[in-house]
Amino acid sequence: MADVDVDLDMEQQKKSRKRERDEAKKKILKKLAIKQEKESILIHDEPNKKKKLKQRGDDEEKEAAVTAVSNDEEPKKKKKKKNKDVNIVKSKEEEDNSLEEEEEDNSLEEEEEEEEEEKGEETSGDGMMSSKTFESLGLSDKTLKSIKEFGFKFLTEIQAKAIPRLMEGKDVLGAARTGSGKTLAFLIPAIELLYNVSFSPRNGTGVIIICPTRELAIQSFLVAKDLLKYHSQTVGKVIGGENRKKETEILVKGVNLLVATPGRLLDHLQNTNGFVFKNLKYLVMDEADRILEQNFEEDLKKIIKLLPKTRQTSLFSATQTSQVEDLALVSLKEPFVYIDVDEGRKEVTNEGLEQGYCVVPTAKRLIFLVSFLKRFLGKKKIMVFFSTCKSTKFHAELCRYIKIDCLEIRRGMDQTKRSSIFFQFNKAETGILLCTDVASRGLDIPHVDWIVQYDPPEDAKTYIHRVGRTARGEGAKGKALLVLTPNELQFIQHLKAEKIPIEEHEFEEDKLLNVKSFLENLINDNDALKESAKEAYKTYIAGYDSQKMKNVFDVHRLDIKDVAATFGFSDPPNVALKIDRGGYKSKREPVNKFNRGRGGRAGGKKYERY
Ligand SMILES: Nc1ncnc2c1ncn2[C@@H]1O[C@H](COP(=O)(O)OP(=O)(O)OP(=O)(O)O)[C@@H](O)[C@H]1O
Repeated sequence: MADVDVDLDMEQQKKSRKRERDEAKKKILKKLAIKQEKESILIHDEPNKKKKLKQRGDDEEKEAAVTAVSNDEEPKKKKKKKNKDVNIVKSKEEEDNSLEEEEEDNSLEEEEEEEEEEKGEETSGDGMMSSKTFESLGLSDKTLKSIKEFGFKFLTEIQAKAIPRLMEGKDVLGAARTGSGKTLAFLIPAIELLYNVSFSPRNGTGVIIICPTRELAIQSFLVAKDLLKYHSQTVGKVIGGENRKKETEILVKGVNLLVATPGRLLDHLQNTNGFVFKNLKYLVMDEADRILEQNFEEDLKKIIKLLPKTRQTSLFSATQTSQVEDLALVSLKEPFVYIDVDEGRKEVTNEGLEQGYCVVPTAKRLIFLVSFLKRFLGKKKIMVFFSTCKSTKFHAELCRYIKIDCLEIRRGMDQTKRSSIFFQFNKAETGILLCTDVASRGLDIPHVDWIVQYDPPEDAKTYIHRVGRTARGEGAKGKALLVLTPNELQFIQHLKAEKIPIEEHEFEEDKLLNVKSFLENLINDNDALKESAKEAYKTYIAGYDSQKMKNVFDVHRLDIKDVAATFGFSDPPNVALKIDRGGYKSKREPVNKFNRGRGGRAGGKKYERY
């Protein structure tokens, strides 16, 4: 699989990535330390930790006072898991893994363990739950009653650490893995705050929650609504794609807790007369890194400028970026609390998640997908991720032609339809949802069995959010399958470097359905489907060209004929391909597989992926 050069290359990359990570971490802690409060390390009343923290030098204590708080449990020894029931792919024997890879992993782990010891801190355990009960928080009876109806008794770690601090009025920057209960961590203090100051509709909006996607906003709105069931305070949402006039009417009547997407919120802040936000007490930015990624940075700056300064603010996400740290510095007031419950964990994904990848030759990808979906149709609940809207649309159309019942969520769909599909899939026991990354963040869809990444994510962070749609909450289980072509295999090293445990499944060609000619004929004989396939093919390549990790996803290494085959064409269709010719070129693989004559420059414009 790998020659010596490549191994060395990977080792160097791994080391340099680790160095970068460490440096970034140090930078963040240093930056944050300027604005920190000393006692925030002792969020957890736990004798051992206090003792250990005491042992640290005074200087270090000052420096690292915003250090993440860790879980109570000792780190558990990880058992290697095997993925068993992929059927058309099977687990490879452990011996198949190269010795060098294992040695690399071990040395990385050892390095990390040493670092943890040096820091003199306990590392987090892998458990998501704390031993703290909701009753112990001193919440209002009304809120407690709702929580009881949810069936929750104990707080998750992020809730146990964030809620008390938020209820004290502190600003919080919170990081915790996907599905760990961040929504209640920011909503409970929000509701208690509104209740404690007896907010009423005539006071206008006291809390604003900003979410990056419409579906996530709807979901958070529904959780807030349930939590407010026994309260008199009002809740509402303003999200792109919905009826602006109706939203205005509700805002004017007085929405105490408002959930919003950034663009629509800014619109209302600037243009809606009678929208009272001068009494705002608390602003939450959920999935903060995603909000920034989606070119909402400008909107966010304007929103923050328009909102009252004397408010509480919190930022939450499963993954943090330096942009989020910068946003924290401008939007959180000093001193603020930095909580990272997963600091020190050996893995960044959830325990109940079995993760595998399968190396599938480009030309066989479509048949692999069809075979996989046919196998689990009507038996499992599956989300399949694609890189572009057009590709999602084409595959959904194709699936319906071949009696693979499926739903789709992507941009470019009417919002009412998008919402109804989201709810339909939410309620379904089994089913297939084809989607873009618009569905990768925050969505809490019950009992998803499989996350299939048919098109690779752009980085490890996106990978984490995608797989985070399954195995959510304490004890939950789920499976994730990443489909890679042989040229993309290096991506696995990036995932492993980010503490993502993933095992190879063997690609079993003999288990594929014999549908190649059938699919080709179907697509070529149906004008609408053929047109859709062409668009999908074109945007897949343009999307590939806009990938950030050019050394892994190199458009110039794609074999155009094979790519065409995976969209059902025996020969590449005659479409103009917009490819940046100046990209990274592999030393090992022949390039110039494209008919460059038909191509055009991407002009440096980032391709809109979903
Ligand atoms: N204290 C609790 N006890 C049991 N289940 C909980 C608790 N808090 C939240 N949950 C459940 O855990 C699931 C995940 O919660 P939530 O959606 O808030 O996760 P998240 O951390 O925001 O995830 P993501 O990063 O993907 O947005 C939900 O189904 C939620 O109802």
